[in-house]
Amino acid sequence: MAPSPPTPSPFFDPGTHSAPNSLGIIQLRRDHLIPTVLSSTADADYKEGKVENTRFGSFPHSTLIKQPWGSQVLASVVDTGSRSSKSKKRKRGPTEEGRDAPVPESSEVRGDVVKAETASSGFAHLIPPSPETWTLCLPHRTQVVYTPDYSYILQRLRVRPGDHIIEAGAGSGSFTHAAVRAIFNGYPSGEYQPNDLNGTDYGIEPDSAERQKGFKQYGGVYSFEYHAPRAKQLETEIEEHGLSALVTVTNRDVYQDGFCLPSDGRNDQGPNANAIFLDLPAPWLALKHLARSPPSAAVLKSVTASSDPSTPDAEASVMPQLATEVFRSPLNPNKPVHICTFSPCIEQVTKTVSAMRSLGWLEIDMVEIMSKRLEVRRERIGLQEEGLRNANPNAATVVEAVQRLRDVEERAKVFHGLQKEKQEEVMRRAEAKKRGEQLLANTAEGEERTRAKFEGLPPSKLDRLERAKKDLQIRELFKEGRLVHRTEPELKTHTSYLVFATLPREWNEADEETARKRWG
Ligand SMILES: C[S@@+](CC[C@H](N)C(=O)[O-])C[C@H]1O[C@@H](n2cnc3c(N)ncnc32)[C@H](O)[C@@H]1O
Repeated sequence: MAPSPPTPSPFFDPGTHSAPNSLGIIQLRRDHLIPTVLSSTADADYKEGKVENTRFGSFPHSTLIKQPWGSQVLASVVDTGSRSSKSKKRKRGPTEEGRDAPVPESSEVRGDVVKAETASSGFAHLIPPSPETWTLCLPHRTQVVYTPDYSYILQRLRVRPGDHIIEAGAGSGSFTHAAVRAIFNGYPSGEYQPNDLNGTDYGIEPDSAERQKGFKQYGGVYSFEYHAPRAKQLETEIEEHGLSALVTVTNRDVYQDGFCLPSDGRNDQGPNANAIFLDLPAPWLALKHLARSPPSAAVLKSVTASSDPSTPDAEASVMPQLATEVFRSPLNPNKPVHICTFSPCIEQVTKTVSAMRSLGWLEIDMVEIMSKRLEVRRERIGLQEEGLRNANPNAATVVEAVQRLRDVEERAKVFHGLQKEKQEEVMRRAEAKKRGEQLLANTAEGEERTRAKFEGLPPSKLDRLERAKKDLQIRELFKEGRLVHRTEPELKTHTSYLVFATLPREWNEADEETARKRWG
């Protein structure tokens, strides 16, 4: 059993400020996030310690640590050219033997972190890790389940603190992080108890001896992944995120070997799951292992038959773990079990639904999630917006439009009059030249006359832009305009079909009798 962390995972309780050696997320844009474990120690590459170099500037970790979450952090001046490790390698000089000599160890390698100098531009926001932010920045090893899907799935599976959830395949761990937050009701070692969840005993039979003894079932996620490097990587991430006491990652082919875990002190009861999420290429092949009692030979034959030549027909009868004498169910015997399968095409859905029917699953239901993002913003329209960003500078009303037309016409009239005068003047001068007369240039007088003609007229475009810029200093743009919400122009299309079903708990004469006694 993995030891519980002394402090809760930042995914459950990130505290108010960022701390060294814990995960922080640098948000450059809404959809551009960079995860990093914050480090306060010296770094071989930079004098400022560990640095995140982004397209919006460089962010030494010393400027990110002990900041309130959500802070805007300004970029720093970091010499990424001469100080980076790559350039150091290039900076080797020849020795007497004619070979390259390494550059002497610099102060940062010896342990001094130099205070970073703020850059003239560039900033980012520092935000705490959460399943949602992790989904947006995790290292992709497979396609992942996104927030709109997993939030819907977890509520349809009725996952609550203290529940046990089976997940296969675990892939990049996007769903795993959302699931572990949903089941969290404290660490099994009892070191950290969320205040509002103390004493919950979900999953325990009413009137059971365990309940009377005040036994509390702690939540758990049981993740299965077939691909060994992916399983290993997920295990490492789970450890780094302080979640290993709650998530059991198993490298296994679940079609073949099912979901029961060896008894190792931690998993005495197997997963004892009451919720299941299957994100597998052929979920119907895993369903035979998710039964309360061993399926009959006929059922096994029907649920493992496959028309897809790339999917081997599992020889159910030769799977030893499905033999009646040794069969162990990974399901919680005292609760109904809710399942969701995630499939990209309808053919997979059909096979899954027919296997579910054969195996006694009820309330089978399919949902397709078509998520759309709503953009909420302030819409500023009007001539006062001319030259400003993120606004519509057209006339907001007919009165405004007519007034602008009048202004333009008035200025145009004067302008055309002046043009005519200028042309006449040019012609007059040309004729005078022909006659051999000498005319004196009179530019200053001409300019003065032009200025006088425009005096009192509506402002020119240049004047208007200058005035708009000046007004900007006193305007409160954030509360101006109409608050509008629109769907984003690009439509996010189909991700997958979700099949939901429920397997009721087994019920026998004794249960009926107990219920009659209890409820009358
Ligand atoms: C689409 S990915 C799952 C993504 C994951 N749900 C997430 O949110 O990050 C599907 C995973 O199923 C795994 N897989 C495929 N067949 C499997 C099997 N028989 N047993 C266990 N895992 C399997 C694949 O290796 C792959 O990593």
